[in-house]
Amino acid sequence: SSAFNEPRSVVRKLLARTQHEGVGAIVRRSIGGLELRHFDPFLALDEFSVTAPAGFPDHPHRGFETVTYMLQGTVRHEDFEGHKGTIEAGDLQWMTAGRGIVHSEMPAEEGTQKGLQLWINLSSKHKMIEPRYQEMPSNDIPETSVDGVKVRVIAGESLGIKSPVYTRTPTMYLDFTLQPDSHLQQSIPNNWNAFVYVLEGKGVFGAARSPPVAAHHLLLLGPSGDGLEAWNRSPKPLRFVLVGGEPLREPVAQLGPFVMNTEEEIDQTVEDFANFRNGFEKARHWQSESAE
Ligand SMILES: Nc1ccc(F)c(C(=O)c2c[nH]c3ncc(Cl)cc23)c1F
Ligand SMILES: [Fe+3]
Repeated sequence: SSAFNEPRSVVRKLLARTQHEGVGAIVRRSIGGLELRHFDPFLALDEFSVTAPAGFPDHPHRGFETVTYMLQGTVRHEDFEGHKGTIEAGDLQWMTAGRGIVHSEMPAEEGTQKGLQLWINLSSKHKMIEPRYQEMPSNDIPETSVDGVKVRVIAGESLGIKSPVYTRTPTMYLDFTLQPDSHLQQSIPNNWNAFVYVLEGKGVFGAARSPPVAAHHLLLLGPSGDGLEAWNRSPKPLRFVLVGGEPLREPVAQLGPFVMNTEEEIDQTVEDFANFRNGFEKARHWQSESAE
């Protein structure tokens, strides 16, 4: 592993505020909201909370990937190809929408389902690839603990373990839990954009004397330095995700769940979806069971 001399600094802190999404669902949208439209290659980070009968009924995606990581409860997903299943607490669904997916994502049990959904942009050369899924049950997600620091490696590598997830847009996605009085140094590839999103507890990030940061806050890390340095100086566990990705440096043209490079490609996408073409063929006669 590379030497860790200088931590990246925290250049911006955002509180993710709640907003409505889907039908009756609540999301705390940090990236993708009005304050931070994009953070290349990331298009959105939603901390979602949904209780039946609310949910995310039939909707399309084109041109990017959705990474759903369940924190509590279960979401049932099904798509227009007949691919269906459940994502339980701790499970991961890495969906490469590519040229087109139409699916629904609905609560699968009583109570409140919570999780994170990260949207990762695809490069222009990959926007129209065949859709594909990489799905991992919680037990298959590599996990290890060292000196009070536990990591679950969703993508990339940390503390000597690696995830098998293939990241078409090079990405790291690490779920850390720091016990009180523990300390972390995690390297981040040079020139990758990286952020922290705090889930539970309070943590100190970047400089040792920084004020603690609480849950639902997004911290953008600066470009220079070797990686993230974090401390838990509180009496309770600190849980956060560290996400990093190689910037695509391409123009972004977005209309909700359609993300291309030009307005013309967005117009074409709207046409394709309306006329069931170029990857949306199966949407013509499909409705999810939840819609019936
Ligand atoms: N209408 C509309 C339009 C576009 C969408 F992407 C969605 C949507 O599905 C979600 C947006 N955030 C999310 N977080 C978690 C989950 Cl499981 C789903 C979503 C949606 F519902
Ligand atoms: Fe979706």
